[in-house]
Amino acid sequence: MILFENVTKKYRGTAKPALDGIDLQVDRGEFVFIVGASGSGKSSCLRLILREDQPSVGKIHVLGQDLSKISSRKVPYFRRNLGTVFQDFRLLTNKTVYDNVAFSLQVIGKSRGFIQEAVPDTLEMVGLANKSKRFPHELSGGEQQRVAIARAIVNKPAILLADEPTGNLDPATSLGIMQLLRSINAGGTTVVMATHEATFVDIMQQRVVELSQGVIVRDEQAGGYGETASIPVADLSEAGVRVLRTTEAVVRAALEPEEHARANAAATAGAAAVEEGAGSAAAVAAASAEERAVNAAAAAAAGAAVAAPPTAPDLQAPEASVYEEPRPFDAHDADIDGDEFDETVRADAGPQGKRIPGFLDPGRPIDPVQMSETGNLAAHLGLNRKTDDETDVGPVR
Ligand SMILES: Nc1ncnc2c1ncn2[C@@H]1O[C@H](COP(=O)(O)OP(=O)(O)OP(=O)(O)O)[C@@H](O)[C@H]1O
Repeated sequence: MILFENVTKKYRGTAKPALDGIDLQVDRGEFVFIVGASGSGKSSCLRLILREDQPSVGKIHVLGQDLSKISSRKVPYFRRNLGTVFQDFRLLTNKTVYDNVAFSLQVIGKSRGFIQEAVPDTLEMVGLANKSKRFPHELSGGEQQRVAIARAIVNKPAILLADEPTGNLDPATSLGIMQLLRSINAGGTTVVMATHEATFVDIMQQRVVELSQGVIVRDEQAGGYGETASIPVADLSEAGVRVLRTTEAVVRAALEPEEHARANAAATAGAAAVEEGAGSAAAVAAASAEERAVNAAAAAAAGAAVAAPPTAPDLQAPEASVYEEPRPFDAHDADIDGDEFDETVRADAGPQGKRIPGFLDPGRPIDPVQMSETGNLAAHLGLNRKTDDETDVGPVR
């Protein structure tokens, strides 16, 4: 689907190549993170795939086409197969949400009927159905990025290229965007994403391609963020880069909600049974708790409101963290001070960025794939909540 053969990219006036002898193959349906320190060549890589630039040496094939053979006139046609999302959203500021998404279909000559069907469907999927008449400056950063994602996927591209799509967003909002990208990938779109979001890369366990000074130093299936993540943040900020580490337990709970709910429910049942002191009752309770978790997941997928299963106050989040002890989720969490809970929240996210969003509630199982099929994804992710603006940061407020 994407093939780099011995690709070198040297920009005019520079001594060292930005990319140096890259061989890379990405297959259909993959989710690939491209990681690496600032200046390692991630964006250059994406620009070459998009045919915004040409390699100095080597060949690139995308969707079976040799990019060196595509004439400048044909490049826009080639790009119809690719969706792109950037850190700075790049929305048309004088157009509404609906028109931003519709515009990308109008310019490629889609019929009015097609547009009238595709745009609302896509806005529904990204959770912005109720904001279609807003202008970009009336949206939060996370909402603007979701418009950008809607615009990128409305024509059902084979490949979605994302260059630091969460770079301007606070951790809670980034999580919603990551879930959305994951569900898009689960729908069959190949996703290639350049990022510095260490926690998401570690937890999502997708393929990781690490660049260092223009060379691939690691290409790992189900990899983590790697050594780059351990560069001290002070050094990175000098280089204009931030490594982000949202608390792992929080991200895990959101990305693996069904397992989380299952473990939580089973533990709840176990605790209840112990209290009752009835051995055989424990098995029954565990079974019914299991059922409850499964039913809750099914109800969530069907778009129904799900009541949180009761949780014992001293239950632990099920995943052990390699970075820090996972701490319990309970009713107290809704009001917990972010200082206690998520010490790695980005410093410039402000106090609101430290609040735990409702969609991380472990009692609300999330299956983004099923939800994207049944609609109402945003409601489940808590992304269309009224207070969404409060948790987002972005260049346009
Ligand atoms: N248009 C350009 N002209 C000259 N040099 C460039 C150009 N674009 C990128 N470079 C250089 O190429 C190298 C790779 O840059 P690139 O933007 O691909 O890195 P990156 O890994 O995406 O960095 P970041 O994480 O900071 O976005 C850097 O040394 C950069 O200065």
